[in-house]
Amino acid sequence: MTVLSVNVNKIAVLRNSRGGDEPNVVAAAKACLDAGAHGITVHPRPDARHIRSDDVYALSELTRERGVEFNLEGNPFAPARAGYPGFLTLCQQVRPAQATLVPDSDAQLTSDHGFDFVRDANALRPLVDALKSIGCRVSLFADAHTEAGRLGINHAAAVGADRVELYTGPYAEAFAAGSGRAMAAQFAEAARRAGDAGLGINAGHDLSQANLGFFLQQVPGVLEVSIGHALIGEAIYQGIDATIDSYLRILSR
Ligand SMILES: CC(=O)[C@@H](O)[C@H](O)COP(=O)(O)O
Ligand SMILES: NCC(=O)COP(=O)(O)O
Repeated sequence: MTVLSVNVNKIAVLRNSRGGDEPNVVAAAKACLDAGAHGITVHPRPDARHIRSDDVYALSELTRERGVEFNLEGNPFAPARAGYPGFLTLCQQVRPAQATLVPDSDAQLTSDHGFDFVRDANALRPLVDALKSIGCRVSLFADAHTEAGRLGINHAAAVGADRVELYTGPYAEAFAAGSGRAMAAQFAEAARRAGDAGLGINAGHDLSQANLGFFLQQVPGVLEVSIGHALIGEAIYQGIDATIDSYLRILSR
């Protein structure tokens, strides 16, 4: 069955909007795990717009105590700055079960593309080695909606990654516009390439209760989905327990 890792970035967005400690990120993560989520994801941004390093340390403790996967996402090329020690250092400090490398910048509203593996292969290789040497599974954010992205997946295997995370933003957009089937076929091809190259397959970005089931039906073999934005929004209407339960039902179909 596909594993559900809940991304709690959005809890930190709310918390930071008032400067206090509510809603509490660790309490929210506990609620997600109590409801049956399999793991927790965060994507601390160097500008600390939501998750901060102290959240990463606290969530690392929680997930270790609970024996569940902690998936830490970030750009390994972004320089350290006050309050953000850099992605590799953060991983060395907390040793997450999975490190997901994402090529984003401060200027981006959110993650919106995967790596250019041909261009970035030499820079990625030592980082992947360093992360694996501290026991992290390494996943690389990858485009499936472009031919270059799909062809580049073989290079992700060549730099030593364990998995790719297929960037599902374009799928979510196509699904909403009624053209999900054609787009999902491109993701299925990317997944097949990843599988042939010996890579495990994760998926994430803008997945929701509306579009997840069809995605998993069309793209076999997805090991993990990380979902935050839609899930936290849905929980406002449905409550966290019912929302997680709905996702678990979709995953077990
Ligand atoms: C890699 C990815 O798709 C997620 O981490 C997503 O980018 C969430 O990040 P934000 O919550 O900062 O939008
Ligand atoms: N890796 C994707 C993720 O963690 C969550 O993305 P989103 O559901 O917030 O778009």
